Amino acid sequence: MLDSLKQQVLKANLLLPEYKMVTFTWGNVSGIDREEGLVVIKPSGVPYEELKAEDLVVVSLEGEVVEGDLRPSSDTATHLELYKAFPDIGGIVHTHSPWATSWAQAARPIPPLGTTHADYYYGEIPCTRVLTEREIASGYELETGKVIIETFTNKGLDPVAMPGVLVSGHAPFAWGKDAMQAVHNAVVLEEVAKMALQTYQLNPDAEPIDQYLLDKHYLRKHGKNAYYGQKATRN
Ligand SMILES: O=C(CO)[C@@H](O)[C@H](O)COP(=O)(O)O
Repeated sequence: MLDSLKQQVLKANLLLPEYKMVTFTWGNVSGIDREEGLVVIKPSGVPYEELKAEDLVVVSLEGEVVEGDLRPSSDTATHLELYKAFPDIGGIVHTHSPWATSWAQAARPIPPLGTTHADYYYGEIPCTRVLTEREIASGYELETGKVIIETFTNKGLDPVAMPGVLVSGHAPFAWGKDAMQAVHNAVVLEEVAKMALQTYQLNPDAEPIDQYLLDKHYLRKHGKNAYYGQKATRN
């Protein structure tokens, strides 16, 4: 079942240790087949070096395990909430990449301080509010998905133009049109988190780039007039 999606999700999961986005079994990647309404996700607690396509778990959007002998990622409920709320995304990644996780633990959004950021994230990368004790008790992973959606709704953010978020006190989630683009966006999130922190070390008064430069860089890679590279593609 969903063999091609499983191969893509496996490949995307294996990129996390390759790009040093996770340690041990931290993090997870999933992909969705929108026609089938089924999600393929990493199994919980399986070391990446042992991970095989047949270990991946297929779940419905209601969280039912449709195929797989192993338990799905402990973050599955978060992934499913985001797939239900953000219809244009096809892959989601969660990491504990150290620089982005530091911003999440500090409960600070990442301002667009440079063009590297602007190439992928159209504005400040948001950080959610802290979950309440009651929310944590009622279902941490489900409520994590809900607080991400609440953040995007309150800020009027488009998840296609803003393919990532910092979960306060926890770590980042990123997404894209598929699992591979989700990992690409997660790697960029980690890079811009590192650059932003180092920028502030060099100049505590550093300011976000101007809107016209943000537009220039974001729109050169995204949207109908994108022109970057050999084949301009939509986000
Ligand atoms: O955020 C967390 C734990 O806080 C996750 O990243 C886990 O570290 C990975 O969980 P599994 O996907 O292996 O269940």
